[in-house]
Amino acid sequence: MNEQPLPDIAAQATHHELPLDWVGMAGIALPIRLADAAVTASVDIGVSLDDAGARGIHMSRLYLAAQRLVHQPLNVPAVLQVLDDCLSSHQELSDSATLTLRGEVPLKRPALVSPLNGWKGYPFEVRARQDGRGVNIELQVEVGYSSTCPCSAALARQLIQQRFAWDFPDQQVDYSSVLDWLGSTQGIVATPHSQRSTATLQLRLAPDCIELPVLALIDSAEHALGTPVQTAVKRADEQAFALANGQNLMFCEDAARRLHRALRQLPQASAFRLKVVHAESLHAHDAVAESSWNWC
Ligand SMILES: Nc1nc2c(ncn2[C@@H]2O[C@H](COP(=O)(O)OP(=O)(O)OP(=O)(O)O)[C@@H](O)[C@H]2O)c(=O)[nH]1
Repeated sequence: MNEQPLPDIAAQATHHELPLDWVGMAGIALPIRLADAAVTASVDIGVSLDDAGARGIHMSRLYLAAQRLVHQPLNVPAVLQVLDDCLSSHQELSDSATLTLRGEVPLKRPALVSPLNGWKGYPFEVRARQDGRGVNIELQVEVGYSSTCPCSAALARQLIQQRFAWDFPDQQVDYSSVLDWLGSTQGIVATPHSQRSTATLQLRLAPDCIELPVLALIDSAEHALGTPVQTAVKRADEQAFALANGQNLMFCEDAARRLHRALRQLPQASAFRLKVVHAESLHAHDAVAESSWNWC
């Protein structure tokens, strides 16, 4: 090790006095635990530089503060501790600290009918900030689902009716002939378009929250939509999925309203905003809807 004192440039005064909104590090790789799963999160951590004359902050202190989270369950007390470390290690320099973790949490999900299950990755982001006004923590998750267009379904039904009238011109129709016809390709002459869709749900946590409600948020969203994308699928599961889609025809507006109602029931939320994106197979562009409650 070098025996000489090391130059400390950050401790010098700057010739360009100016406070800075945010200084820190972005993209630190950190193994954490979230919703009982091991996750490698990408972490941004920083503070404001309110001392206009100070040259720099102490990056290493922020890095060490984030290390507290390694292999630990990510919850509100852990996040608060890191923010507190950031501020207490930057007294005189900084009035606010922020911590952001993003990654993908793998959750085991059962098949609809068969006894199978599989893993689904849910992108998440946790954003926390502490400043003179207090603490704000937000949890964001992305949920993938299928949406079948209700208008397209109605148009397809009309074509099926027309085909029926064509194939059975007599008013008196034979039951077994109709049954056979319903099981043939003529019986389903048109199909509605459906698309893989994404809901991005952003919750501001209520002040009494201890745990990050990752599972509660995802479960409530998937239940409200009724058509979450599946993992392991046998034909029985695929048939159940077809039924779920048929029973949950959705414009993007319908999906946004369903999710809004579901999120209003979550006691862990003091505010939220949400966005749904239907990657239309009808168009080369997306159908998008947004909603919020108590968000400012
Ligand atoms: N402030 C700042 N530091 C940087 C930057 N890029 C690299 N660093 C380095 O980050 C390292 C850690 O900084 P400090 O936390 O101040 O390190 P230290 O002085 O050994 O630690 P303390 O004694 O706790 O202050 C230093 O070697 C800096 O040169 C930058 O853009 N800004």
